[in-house]
Amino acid sequence: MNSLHLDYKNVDKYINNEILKEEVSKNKKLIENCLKSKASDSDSLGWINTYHCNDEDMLTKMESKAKEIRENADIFVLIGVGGSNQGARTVIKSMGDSKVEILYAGNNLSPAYLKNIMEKLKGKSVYVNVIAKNFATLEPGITFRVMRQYLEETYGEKEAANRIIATGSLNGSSLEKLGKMKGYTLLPFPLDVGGRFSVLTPVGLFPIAVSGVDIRKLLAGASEMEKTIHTTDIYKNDVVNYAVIRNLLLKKGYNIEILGVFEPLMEFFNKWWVQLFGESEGKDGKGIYPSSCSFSEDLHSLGQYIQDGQKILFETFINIEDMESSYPIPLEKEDIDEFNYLNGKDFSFLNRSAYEATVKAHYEGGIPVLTVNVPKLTPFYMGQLFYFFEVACYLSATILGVDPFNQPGVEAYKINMFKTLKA
Ligand SMILES: O=P(O)(O)OC[C@H]1O[C@H](O)[C@H](O)[C@@H](O)[C@@H]1O
Repeated sequence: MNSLHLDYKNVDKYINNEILKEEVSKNKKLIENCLKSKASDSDSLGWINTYHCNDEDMLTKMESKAKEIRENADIFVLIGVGGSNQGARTVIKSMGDSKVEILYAGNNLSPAYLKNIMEKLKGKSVYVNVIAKNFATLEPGITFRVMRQYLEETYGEKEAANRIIATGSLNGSSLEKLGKMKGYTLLPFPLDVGGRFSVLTPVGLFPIAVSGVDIRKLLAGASEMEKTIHTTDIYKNDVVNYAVIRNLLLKKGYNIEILGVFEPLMEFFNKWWVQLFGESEGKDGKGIYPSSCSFSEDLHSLGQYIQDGQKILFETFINIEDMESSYPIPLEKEDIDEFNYLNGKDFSFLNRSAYEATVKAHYEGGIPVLTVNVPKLTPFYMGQLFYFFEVACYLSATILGVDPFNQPGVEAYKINMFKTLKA
């Protein structure tokens, strides 16, 4: 099949087609309302119509600045945390090497980490993209202070301003004020899009463009997924079935979902997905705990628990059907290492065998297993994946009965921390 698709045959021990259909019927109105929603329906749905992201002037502006950076920079520093860096980092890390070295800053408060980054900048041509919806977030805010002082000292105020791109809320935020005062390139962080839903807006698109990935292909994939979701019968709709199945599993006591990948290039996708579902659903004492594994490595650690521990978790695998990469196993005449049974085979075959063996073992061991099949690891299919999970999350949280778009829980530690910091 030439599109992302869900396989749920391995939940049949727990949820059969009848139960699934019944549950979709029960939530039909709710689901239809969600699927019908438009960006203008709320101040958090700006991401739902992909044509919003396809603004030609904005795309051209971003592509041209990104080209300048690719031509002039040795290092591009992306300052941001949570929804402000996860989407871009996912695509950049999964699509292979960028010509410009990309460093991630402002996503922690470690002095050792920052020192290491600052050391790397010495003698290099540096550009910085600071991204913050709410410029009050401590990690990116204070890291940007360090970084802009460094750029101003190194290049002088005017050239530093040319090397700084600020992506923020253009509603009088302090980042916007700073940008206007200093003359930075300003990109909008759409007011009606929360960080974890922002990858297909300038928040994610600009740094992705800097890495050389074609952002138009990413958007084309998302638009295609949007079309598919809107033209598929509700009972045969993968995004609906995924959202409904995970809520049914939760009711049956499967409180944890593990997103499993068999491709290390996708490890940052896991992180993006964890934030999306964690902040959207984990509230009011409800929600599936989203976790993730990178296999085959984690088969040698968490694999034990998944197979044999408490039956409280289910898995969703991202299966890249054709990784378009291979590495043949070298032949050896003498079988001293005792691996000659693999002579003539390829690493892609090993990885696939490990994946299939894992799905079988976990399924037979009592773990409900879902699979999202993705034809290839390309920008187009990444766009499909992002949009699929964003809509799935919106639907799933709505069925669960929580507000997908707030995150009141993250404030508690901040209150304590600011008490200490401001004392
Ligand atoms: O873009 P910012 O306003 O800096 O927010 C960055 C992140 O920090 C917050 O604490 C929220 O929990 C996240 O949802 C958000 O993505």
